[in-house]
Amino acid sequence: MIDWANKKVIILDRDGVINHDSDAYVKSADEWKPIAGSLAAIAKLNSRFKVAVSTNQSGIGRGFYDESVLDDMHQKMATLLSEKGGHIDHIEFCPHHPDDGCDCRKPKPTMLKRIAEIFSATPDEVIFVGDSKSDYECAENFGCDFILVLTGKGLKTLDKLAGKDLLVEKSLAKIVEEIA
Ligand SMILES: O=P(O)(O)OC[C@@H](O)[C@H]1O[C@@H](OP(=O)(O)O)[C@@H](O)[C@@H](O)[C@@H]1O
Ligand SMILES: [Mg+2]
Ligand SMILES: [Zn+2]
Repeated sequence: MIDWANKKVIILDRDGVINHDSDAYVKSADEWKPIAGSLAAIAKLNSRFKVAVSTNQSGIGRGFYDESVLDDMHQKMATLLSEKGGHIDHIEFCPHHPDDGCDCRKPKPTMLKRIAEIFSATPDEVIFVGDSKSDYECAENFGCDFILVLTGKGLKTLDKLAGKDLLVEKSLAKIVEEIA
């Protein structure tokens, strides 16, 4: 069970949690499309938590798009969110190719650590919401609670994590409904 009263920061994976993911990568602002209910859910979370994003963006390292295009995606996310009365307090992203051996790519906990430091939160005051196995492993490596959502790659991840003691919810919107 999650002790929501003790949580200061909710960190969201991006692709497959906030917006629809694609096996061909989300390569432009045009391709960035919010999952139904996710933006309104973030607006509700804003009243109780700092809301941050931790996202692997290896599409940059793979040369599919660059950081200015990523900024365009995040500007679109901010604009659509503000129309719902919501905002993201901080975004951490890893632009590297998996072969770069960087220190920030999930499942390494570096991005979660940075976010927790920014908001002076200990790992037990943080919850991470993701759709992939590397998100689960990242939360394990950081030592915070994790919720797997079944949007994006979540259903496939559920199979990969069979047998693990796991909190699972249909979507980010469902999580927010449950804690209202
Ligand atoms: O879910 P987050 O972390 O927000 O972003 C995931 C994306 O960066 C991409 O990550 C890739 O994994 P590789 O980075 O190629 O292993 C693939 O899974 C893509 O389908 C996906 O769009
Ligand atoms: Mg994801
Ligand atoms: Zn990195």
